[in-house]
Amino acid sequence: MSTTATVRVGLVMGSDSDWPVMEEAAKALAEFGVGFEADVVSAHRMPHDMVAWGAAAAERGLQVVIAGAGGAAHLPGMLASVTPLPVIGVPVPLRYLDGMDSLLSIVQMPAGVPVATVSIGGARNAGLLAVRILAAGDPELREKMVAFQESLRQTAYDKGAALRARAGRAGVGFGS
Ligand SMILES: Nc1c(C(=O)O)ncn1[C@@H]1O[C@H](COP(=O)(O)O)[C@@H](O)[C@H]1O
Repeated sequence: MSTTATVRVGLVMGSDSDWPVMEEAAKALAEFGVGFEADVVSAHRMPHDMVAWGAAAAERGLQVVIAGAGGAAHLPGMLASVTPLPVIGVPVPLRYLDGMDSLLSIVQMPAGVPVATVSIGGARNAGLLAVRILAAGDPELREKMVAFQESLRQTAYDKGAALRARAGRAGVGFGS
């Protein structure tokens, strides 16, 4: 998965062990042709580099940050405190506590420092949310998002048709 588009999204995570989860955000961005960079940035293990990365992100041309981390996941909140960019936090589930630790570390931000937190392991939605944020000021990207939403609707129609057939009972039936 590579992209030659202008880099607009910074996709960072506390460790390379988060990549199997975070890759879904990368895939969603690539689907929409949104350029991104991916890297390991850790608030706990490289605090000064983390602050430097966050402080420079907007000036480097990034427009949205997606930050994923597991366990005591302070990365998204700390990045949000040093950048004016929108930050989307992804709670990464680890072996213990099922990601609840990460979710609660990310979601309960103090007033004034927002992080848009997606579900545990919800990296695909983080990618899609980043696309929506960018699409608000980008008509071409917005058209792609509308087409994507239309495909979701068609998928739901198809599921309904399959279910009605399996159940052997006609329902109301939506769509074509
Ligand atoms: N939560 C954080 C932060 C941070 O928030 O700064 N840095 C690393 N980590 C997390 O530690 C977990 C284990 O990392 P390792 O697999 O490298 O031991 C990862 O899920 C990472 O996101």
